[in-house]
Amino acid sequence: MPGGTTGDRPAGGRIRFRWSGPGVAGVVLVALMAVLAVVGPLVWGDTAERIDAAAILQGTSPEHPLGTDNLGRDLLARVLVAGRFSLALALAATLIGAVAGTILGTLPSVLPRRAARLATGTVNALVAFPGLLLAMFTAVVSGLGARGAVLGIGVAIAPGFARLTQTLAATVAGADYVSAARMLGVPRRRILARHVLPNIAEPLILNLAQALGGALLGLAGMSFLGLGVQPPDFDWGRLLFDGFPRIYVTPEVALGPAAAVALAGIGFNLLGDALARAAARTPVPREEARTHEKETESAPEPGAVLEVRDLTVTFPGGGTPVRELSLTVAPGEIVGLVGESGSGKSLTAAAIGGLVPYPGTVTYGRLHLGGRDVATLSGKELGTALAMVFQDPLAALNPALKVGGQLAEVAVVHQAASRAEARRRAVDRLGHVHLPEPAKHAGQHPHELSGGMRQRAVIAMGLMGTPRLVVADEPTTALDVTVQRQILRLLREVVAETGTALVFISHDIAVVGELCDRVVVMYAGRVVEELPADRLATGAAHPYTRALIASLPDLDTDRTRPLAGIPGTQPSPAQVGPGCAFAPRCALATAQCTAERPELIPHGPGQRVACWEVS
Ligand SMILES: Nc1ncnc2c1ncn2[C@@H]1O[C@H](COP(=O)(O)OP(=O)(O)OP(=O)(O)O)[C@@H](O)[C@H]1O
Repeated sequence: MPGGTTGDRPAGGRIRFRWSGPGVAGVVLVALMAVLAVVGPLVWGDTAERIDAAAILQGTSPEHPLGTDNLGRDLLARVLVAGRFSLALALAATLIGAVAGTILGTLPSVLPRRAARLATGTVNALVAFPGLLLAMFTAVVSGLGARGAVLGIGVAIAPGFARLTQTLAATVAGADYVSAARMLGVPRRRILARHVLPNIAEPLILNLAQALGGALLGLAGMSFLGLGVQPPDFDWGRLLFDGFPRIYVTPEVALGPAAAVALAGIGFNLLGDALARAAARTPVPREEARTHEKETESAPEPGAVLEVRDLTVTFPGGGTPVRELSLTVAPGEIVGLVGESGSGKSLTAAAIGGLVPYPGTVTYGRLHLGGRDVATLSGKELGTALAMVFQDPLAALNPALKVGGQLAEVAVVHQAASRAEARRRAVDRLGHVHLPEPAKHAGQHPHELSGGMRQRAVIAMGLMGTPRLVVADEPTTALDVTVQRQILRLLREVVAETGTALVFISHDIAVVGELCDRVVVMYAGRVVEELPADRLATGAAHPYTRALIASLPDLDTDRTRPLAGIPGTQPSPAQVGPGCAFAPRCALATAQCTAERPELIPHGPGQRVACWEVS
């Protein structure tokens, strides 16, 4: 992606650094500092210590580019040698600060309530206290010298880490899995060790790089004030301290150590910043999502509402959950996308709507909505042409806003309607989806509506525009059976009345068979069969489709026995092999099935199957 962010987080949780200008500069500077720390004393150690009575307090000369000190020692060599000591001290101070801060920050999570409050108050007070004063106070109390300075800077860094730990721990503490552990009576210390710390370790570690830059500057400051490293030892701060009185006569003697401190500080900060951005979990906005078009040879399908060719979704480190998927939907058609959990149905829907979360990569040969490439549609055009209905209507509605207001917003934003007109339209749409007393419910918040009413409201929201396509991803899964039926009826009605096309995603092949005109069966990210819905019962050809149908209970099913399932499990996106992904679970599989993937080929009217055993 050109420009953009500096890193991304693949699904596996491993941070992947993405190269960008500041990130590269940070890496280069830090690498240079590391090399300097290793080789500096070995290469220039002797020169840095060589006393030359004939060259005392000199300025720049060909032999001494940064001049000499009061014993005639070469200052360039001393700056290069001081790198190791300066970085080692900064590392020690950072580790002290990080460990002390993390312990302090986790105390509120493990201590009883009163002690926890005291710990929180202490952290707040320390954060408010000026860091340099804290460092100087600690350094003076613990004795002048490198040890005191390191301790002082460590103490100054600790409150920042404590605050970060506290905030991160509080965020994780609100997670469902922590609540579940609490409900199960897991002791606090164990919750902290098992659930909280592992989930906050990464940002804390990332913060180390920036803290290291700060420590380096802090230690240089301490030495510069005479509170840090004492002769005969020297770090960059000490060299700055020694050179400062000569700054008006021979400024180069102070410039060398100052430049070294500045470059190292900038390097660590840039690196820390790049790493922190790499770890950020923010999904990419549509225009930033890494979407690439592949060349496609086939001509566009005339009149199709949706035309998808070779759609592939990949997550770095997480495999390819959608593979070369092709799908065409005609106006007014209801197409069911069916498959087991994890087969890639939702990601297909997300890719159509440009909603694949970062750092997913979407590639396609063609992705046309209403004959236009979705990449060329503005957000407003896409929002008007496509409506998405998700499984959890409560999550799709803002709990802080009234239902009518949310619907009206669509008309205000997309259709430039006046507030009054938008509201009138919202009530009208709510009535259209058979929400009883639409005017009353428009004035209510989502939590005041039942699950079925909320899903109607979400569908009504989609109908505020004039969508050419509605993508409904498991819209009835969270609802009880009676309400499910009502919503299915409503969707059918919406399609019949508005002429919109519908892609209906479900794991329930019975529902899909009942509602849809055409069924597309997905397995491990690929379409394995596509057929008219009325041929499902008698004409399904792929062993997976047949197994899905066979696993459905009917009136003759013996309800005292477990439901017939499909033995084995679907492979994860990263485990899919070269052959047919269903082969390990298929009773008909041959050696060819494991070795080679069958293409999707025509099999009867309106039907295509990807199976070696079907001909
Ligand atoms: N953000 C993500 N990062 C990495 N992998 C993901 C991400 N979202 C989904 N996946 C993986 O992609 C695969 C397909 O997921 P998807 O949600 O599309 O399946 P699905 O068929 O809709 O299943 P379900 O019916 O459970 O929603 C799964 O293996 C899932 O783990």
